[in-house]
Amino acid sequence: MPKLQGFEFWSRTLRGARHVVAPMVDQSELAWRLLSRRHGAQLCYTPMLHAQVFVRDANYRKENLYCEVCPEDRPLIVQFCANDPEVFVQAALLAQDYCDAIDLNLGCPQMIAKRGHYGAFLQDEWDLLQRMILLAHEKLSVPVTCKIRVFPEIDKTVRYAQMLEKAGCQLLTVHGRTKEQKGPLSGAASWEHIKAVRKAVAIPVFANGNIQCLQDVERCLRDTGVQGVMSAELGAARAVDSISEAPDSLVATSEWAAHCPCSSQQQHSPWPPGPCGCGCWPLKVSLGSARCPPLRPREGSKERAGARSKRALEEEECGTEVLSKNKQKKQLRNPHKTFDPSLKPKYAKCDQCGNPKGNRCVFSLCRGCCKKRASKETADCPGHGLLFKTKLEKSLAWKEAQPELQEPQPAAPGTPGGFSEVMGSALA
Ligand SMILES: Cc1cc2nc3c(=O)[nH]c(=O)nc-3n(C[C@H](O)[C@H](O)[C@H](O)COP(=O)(O)O)c2cc1C
Repeated sequence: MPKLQGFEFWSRTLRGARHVVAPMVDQSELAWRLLSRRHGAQLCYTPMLHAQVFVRDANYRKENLYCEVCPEDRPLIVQFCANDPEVFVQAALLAQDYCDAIDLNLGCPQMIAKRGHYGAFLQDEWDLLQRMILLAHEKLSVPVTCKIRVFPEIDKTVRYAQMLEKAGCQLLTVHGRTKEQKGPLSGAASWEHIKAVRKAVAIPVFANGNIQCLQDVERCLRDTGVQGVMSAELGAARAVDSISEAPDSLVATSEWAAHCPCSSQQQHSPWPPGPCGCGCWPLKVSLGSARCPPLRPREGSKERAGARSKRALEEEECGTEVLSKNKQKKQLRNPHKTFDPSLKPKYAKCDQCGNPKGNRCVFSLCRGCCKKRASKETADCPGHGLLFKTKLEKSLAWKEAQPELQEPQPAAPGTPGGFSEVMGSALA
């Protein structure tokens, strides 16, 4: 069957989905998607997967996709971050049989995306993006879609969207915030930008941003003219609300919780961490917690104390104090921990590569460089526990002590056991 494109793809493969659950790292896994579908989601995205790791690591593929699908979880779009056309397409080829489309993440504004050079940090690399989408459009059996952020200028955003469409993108999700609008600077999403893109392209568009309640969904559809509305937090808030409203949801939520790693539950959990420290839902549900607050405070309200999501922590990276996600997590566990570089022990550097050198290395190198050198020169470095010279000497001494291992003296031609005699008897 030929690959469906644009509106046909949206209306037939995606069944005209209007209510869409956003891709969310650590959150939109299978269990969450199933729960969301029970609450009216018509299309879901996987969390963003890393294309390069997906290609390289069979376990990553298994854990994040191959063992994370089921027939009820369709239509489904798998999202990748990538910055290389070949790698993106290789990853997509490995994923395409498990989903209905492949999405390229061009919207992630986080520090980690800046470091990895993906997401919204590819926003200005139109030539690269064109090549990625063109190749994917040509090679994949499923459509390729993109999730973008806007530029401050509406006309540039429109040209950006048109460029992606021309390259072969079959559906565009527009998050109406710029790359800089994140964390405390998040602000409102611009539906004006989304509306302008909607008017300017001939492929379906989903709007994303500023959706805080069901009425917002209808308003957004009406004001922007988009085909669907994608939300990260509305879905979460609806599922959370439903716990106290319908016993059926409670069962569904418990099912989800039973299948969901604690880390993911904690991300969705509106409660601060409990005595177990993980804030997981079964605990809270069984404790009969009361109604839940919305997940993200509305604009202008104060940040909820306590359960700060991993994402919120990462978003803070754009502040002045730039700590990695792991360091922030360590600091949460131990508020007294300091990451002041001046207090860090100073390590002397390897003469060759600049990594910390072994304190007792005879060559003043790190272990890797020391191993190469000691092996090449058949030398010892007791500091690194490398004994090439000693081992060679031992093995020579042992060989000398074994007469049967001595090299046989070549037999004189014609003498019994000589080459010609052995070959002659073997051929006979
Ligand atoms: C916890 C979390 C994880 C996210 N992970 C992703 C992701 O993997 N890929 C992506 O494109 N966007 C990701 N986003 C962004 C959302 O998809 C969405 O664009 C953003 O939250 C704005 O939608 P909202 O206003 O409904 O929250 C994430 C958002 C949150 C809150």
